[in-house]
Amino acid sequence: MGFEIQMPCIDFTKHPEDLVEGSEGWKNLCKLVREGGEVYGGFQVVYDKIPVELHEKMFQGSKSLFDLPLETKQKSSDDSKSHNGYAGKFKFAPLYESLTLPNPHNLEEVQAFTDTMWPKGNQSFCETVNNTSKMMTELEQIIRKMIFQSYGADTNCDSLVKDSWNIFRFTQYKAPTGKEMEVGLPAHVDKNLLTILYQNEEGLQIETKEGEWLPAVVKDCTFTVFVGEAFKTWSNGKLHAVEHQVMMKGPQKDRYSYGLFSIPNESPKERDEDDLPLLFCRLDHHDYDLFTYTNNTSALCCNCGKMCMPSLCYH
Ligand SMILES: O=C(O)CCC(=O)C(=O)O
Ligand SMILES: [Fe+2]
Repeated sequence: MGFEIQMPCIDFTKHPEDLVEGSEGWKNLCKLVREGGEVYGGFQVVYDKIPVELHEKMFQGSKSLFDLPLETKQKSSDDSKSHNGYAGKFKFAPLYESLTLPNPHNLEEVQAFTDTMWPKGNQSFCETVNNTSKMMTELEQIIRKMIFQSYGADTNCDSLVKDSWNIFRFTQYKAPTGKEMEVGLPAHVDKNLLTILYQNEEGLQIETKEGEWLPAVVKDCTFTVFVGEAFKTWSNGKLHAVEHQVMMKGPQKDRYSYGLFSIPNESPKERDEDDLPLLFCRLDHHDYDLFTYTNNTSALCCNCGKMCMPSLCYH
């Protein structure tokens, strides 16, 4: 892993056999991933199973998505479902807009989202998103498995991997017009298990435990991974839920990112064999919501004034 000036980066592509479960290479990666999760809570992974051309199509698709009229984008919000729809026009993040869809590996869900955005159809967008998210789900499951196994949780590993669902989020950050650095997305911690992001421009940073901000590099096949609060809870505080933010330098290109967020179906249970006292009470994941999962502005916390949940202030 490379440290200090940028986020740690773990290469999954050095030897193809490293991704064979149980191999020496796999065990070595398990250690690196666990260390990245415990020390930083955020790291990058080089993973080349998703072709660069597919990422290019995703960015083209993102651009045409955000170019749609605001009222069309707002149609993606469905009150009967959690974690979906349009978010943007926030006073505290004027450059930011996002669109979130649940269960992106499910073709019908992606088709419904696509049909709402493009009533005349956009089959290429629908297939591209569905395929990319399936492959990002595979990457998320590899990383999650590596962490579980590094804690010796092999036996219930499969059920832990299965006991979650995903959302997929497209985000656009408009380039600031002035030369000043501007906040794209204020510092926050994700609430879910793991976040896997891909981006076309720089700006994403994580905060180290020492309070230093480390940038994520933008490179082909390089994903950014964050540990969220649900995973920190599962690990009884061993994994670090990392604070991260997006800072936009102007005048530059608009920034696009897309990410897969895994969410536990139930409150994560700490490891049975762990004899440390529980540091966190069990969370009911459905009881709280991160601002980016919602399309309202109520996420400015009345306790700390920052972006977090008033009911679960973590600052
Ligand atoms: O756009 C990015 O790179 C970060 C997005 C993010 O942190 C989030 O949606 O929670
Ligand atoms: Fe985030």
